[in-house]
Amino acid sequence: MAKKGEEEKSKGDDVFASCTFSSLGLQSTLCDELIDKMGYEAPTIVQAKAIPLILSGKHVLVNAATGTGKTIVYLVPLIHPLQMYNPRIERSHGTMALVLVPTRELCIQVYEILQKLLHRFHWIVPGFVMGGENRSKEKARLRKGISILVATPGRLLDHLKNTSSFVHSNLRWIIFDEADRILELGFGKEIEDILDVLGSRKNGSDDKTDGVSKLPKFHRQNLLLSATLNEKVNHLANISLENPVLVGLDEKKSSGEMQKPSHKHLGDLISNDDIKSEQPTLKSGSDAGYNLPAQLIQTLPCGSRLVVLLSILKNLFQKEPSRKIVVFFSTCDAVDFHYSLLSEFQLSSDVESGTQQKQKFFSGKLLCLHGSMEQEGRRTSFQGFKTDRSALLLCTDVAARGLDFPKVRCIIQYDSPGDASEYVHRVGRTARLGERGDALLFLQPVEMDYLKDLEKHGVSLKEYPLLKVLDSFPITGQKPQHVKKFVPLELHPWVVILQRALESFIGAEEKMKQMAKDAFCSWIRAYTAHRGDLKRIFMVKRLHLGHVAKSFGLKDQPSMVGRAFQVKAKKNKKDLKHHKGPMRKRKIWKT
Ligand SMILES: Nc1ncnc2c1ncn2[C@@H]1O[C@H](COP(=O)(O)OP(=O)(O)OP(=O)(O)O)[C@@H](O)[C@H]1O
Repeated sequence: MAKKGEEEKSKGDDVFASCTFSSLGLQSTLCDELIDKMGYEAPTIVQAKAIPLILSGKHVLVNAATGTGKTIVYLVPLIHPLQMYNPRIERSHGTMALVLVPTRELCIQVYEILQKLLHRFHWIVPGFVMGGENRSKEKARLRKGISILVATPGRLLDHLKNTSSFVHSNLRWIIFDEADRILELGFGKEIEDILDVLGSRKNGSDDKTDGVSKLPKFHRQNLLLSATLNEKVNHLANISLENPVLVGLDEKKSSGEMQKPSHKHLGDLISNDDIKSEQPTLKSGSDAGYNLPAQLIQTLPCGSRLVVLLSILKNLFQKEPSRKIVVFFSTCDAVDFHYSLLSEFQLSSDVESGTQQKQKFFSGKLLCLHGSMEQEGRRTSFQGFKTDRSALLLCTDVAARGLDFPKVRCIIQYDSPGDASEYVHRVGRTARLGERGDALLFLQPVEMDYLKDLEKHGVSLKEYPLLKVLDSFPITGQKPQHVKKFVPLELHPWVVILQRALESFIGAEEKMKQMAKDAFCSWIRAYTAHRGDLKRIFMVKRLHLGHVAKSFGLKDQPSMVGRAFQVKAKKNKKDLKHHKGPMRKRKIWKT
């Protein structure tokens, strides 16, 4: 067995390059900033490969695993030339670099990293514009001048059209972070409009003058980054990148050799300008180029899902109170319901007789994050989960991309993700930069074909030891007898008792019951909205709706809940009819 020191070393070998930041051609103050302010000792492998290429002025497409430091890959090569301009750049030059990101949280995260990196370069001003923020305040900041602007596409387009004082004539870089997600969220039209206004790969300036001071000659340079690529990114790459170079991991699938980042011209990799061959891949075990979480699966009948989720969460926090866990749900309603349930549900320590005083079932810190929350709540949850040492975050896919929460130990995918790339990004919230982490996927027996889909992308999962967890709960104040393995899960005494307690708790509270019904309805809608090949796997008609209702703690027959669903669906249709103005083509449920 490898000793601890050796393990650490090999972990480092997988992630970090054996060179220094200064050897990449970066200016010494910037290197000091990375080492002293950020606490980075050496570049990661992808940073070592990509930074020199970006510094050379090439258009680059970066495709590297989650948590490998891609944010630094694109921010540092912007700051390096900007801080060297002589005379210094001024706010009146307007925006010189634009970073486009898919979500508000990622926007704030990138802005905060920029603030740190620019600590010693106070004349380079970072800023952000994004949905949910005050437009007038943003206008005022743009009027003063923001040198490096981080933005979500919709709000950026709004300012490009309506904020005349927004100077972008000196724009030298456009960066698309999580490019595939920006497009998946339905921002394709906005991106095309943005590129129309800014010029897709316009070749910069010849002796730019802005009336204040001369800027040196520059060429437009665009960068595209993601851990996963798809054919939509191909289109974006074609319209925004010029002779791009791909920096990514070598695909050595057959040999199982260690993956190392390589760089190639897109043409070397892809025939007919097509990047479809770069399917998202996720390698597990020792042949992975980067450390990945241990990947586990729990197969279980739908009706027991809720009990099992709650039991696993309680068991994990009991075993190690100081830990961070993220649970992914498919809809905002599901997050709200489970958040309220976990916040309020109480259980007697003698669950069978219910004679003992009731205690909160989950006593740890609980947070939620989804796209229908007020901006302030979103910000508080996001920042809270970043800084807390121990917490449980319930969220939708709004937290799946790019967010860098330190020390997350476990990812639970309670509702399955869409395609394999979403799986990759969700599990990528743990095991970042060589840290340890586990990922657990819940599947129903009728959904097992999803595993085949994941296997095609190199993902294989091991069964989670659930029975041990269920056996660990005391039922009559003592540990239960070991339950014989052939007892079906739904008949396990702990499962029966906890399900009953949940149903009576939810049934007794009108508000809770309504939340459960709403969550049930939107869950069904999300289930029917799976796309492409996944439609064959996730089929509502193969589900037992009574069992689905049970997984929301509802005793009602599905027809009753179904009626409520129909009334709500009708209301939604009516609301949509009355909605005036352009509607973006989006997923029918909001994340
Ligand atoms: N050279 C480095 N040394 C040590 N830590 C680093 C280095 N570069 C980046 N990091 C840290 O690694 C973590 C992951 O970085 P980052 O969020 O940029 O990854 P990513 O590749 O963009 O991930 P994702 O694909 O999930 O967005 C961050 O906490 C960051 O501070």
